[in-house]
Amino acid sequence: MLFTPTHAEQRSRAAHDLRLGRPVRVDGPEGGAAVFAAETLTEERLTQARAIGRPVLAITAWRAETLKVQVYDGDLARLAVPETEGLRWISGVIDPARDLSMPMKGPFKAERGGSADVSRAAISLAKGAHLLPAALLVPLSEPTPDLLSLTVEAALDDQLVALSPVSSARVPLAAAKDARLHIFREPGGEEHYAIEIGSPRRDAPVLARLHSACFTGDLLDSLKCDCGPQLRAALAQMGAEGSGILLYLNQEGRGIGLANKMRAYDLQDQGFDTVDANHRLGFEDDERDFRIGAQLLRSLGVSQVRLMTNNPAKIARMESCDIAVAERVPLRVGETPENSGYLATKIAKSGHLT
Ligand SMILES: Nc1nc2c(ncn2[C@@H]2O[C@H](COP(=O)(O)OP(=O)(O)OP(=O)(O)O)[C@@H](O)[C@H]2O)c(=O)[nH]1
Ligand SMILES: [Zn+2]
Repeated sequence: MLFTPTHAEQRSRAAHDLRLGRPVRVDGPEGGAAVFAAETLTEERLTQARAIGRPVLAITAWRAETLKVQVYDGDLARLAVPETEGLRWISGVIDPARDLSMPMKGPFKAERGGSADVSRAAISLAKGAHLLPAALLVPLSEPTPDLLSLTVEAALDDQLVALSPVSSARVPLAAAKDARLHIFREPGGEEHYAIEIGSPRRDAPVLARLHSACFTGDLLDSLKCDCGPQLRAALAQMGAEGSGILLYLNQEGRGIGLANKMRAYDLQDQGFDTVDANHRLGFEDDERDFRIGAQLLRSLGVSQVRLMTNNPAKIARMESCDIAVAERVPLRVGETPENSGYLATKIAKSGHLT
């Protein structure tokens, strides 16, 4: 067929529709469903959904654990939306903002039996749209020419899309006058940046840093995390050594997006740590894909690095993507009274190196 979209293109288009509040169609071996991101659902669309069939709300096992919902489907749970309930009920289930003020939400009864594949695909699409990881599904039997349609397989395909170099120019920095900024584009997705200091030799390990975007830390100098000082210290060390590559990966909030990160911060103000806050929202503690970093390094001709990090997951991922980590260069800077709990949690729960 002419112009058949790839799986990645379908996922990217689905993310746009879900953010618009539009449903997409997901088909699995046991049939198809209209899938709505629960976060962008409106009363009007819920009414339309109910006219087609019985809606089910799919949430992750992490969110289910907070709500004391029995999990029969491994990593997710499916809840029938009671006929007497509407958007307010849905928002109470998916959004932990009111967990403490509305503790008596349940009891909830999870569906069991049948395949949960379409629900799994739906949650994955909602995550890809940087929305809360929850979806409303209504079974479809009729053809739906107005809906973007994809298979479970396409929705769950996690093959990395090839990033293409777009443009590159000299940008003198305070930390290093001899710096170039390279822009890479993930088709239909984020752009990621590489800051190349000096002219690192490719036949020796390159001083490198995989930095994940942190609007609050990098730009606002937030005291809640160590990102800003880490960014500046990494560039300063590269400047002092005369060469290095800092990848600035647009994976805000460990991959959940800034809006969800602020939801997580709000939960942290209610006493939950950085890991538990992600879990209460329904996310893994880290949703980032470091394969992107390895791919960028490779396209810059780098195959061995001295990696500036305290995060063993970054090292493991480089190694599994054939980027040799010749040395781990610790990067411990910027501890404040406001972020000492956050840093301690990363050591205690996320295996961070001291
Ligand atoms: N979800 C969430 N993300 C956070 C929080 N605090 C900071 N972040 C994000 O965490 C990421 C920090 O990434 P990195 O600087 O790569 O830190 P790291 O994984 O600890 O690894 P190293 O710094 O290399 O040791 C950024 O994307 C921040 O936006 C938080 O409380 N919750
Ligand atoms: Zn940060």
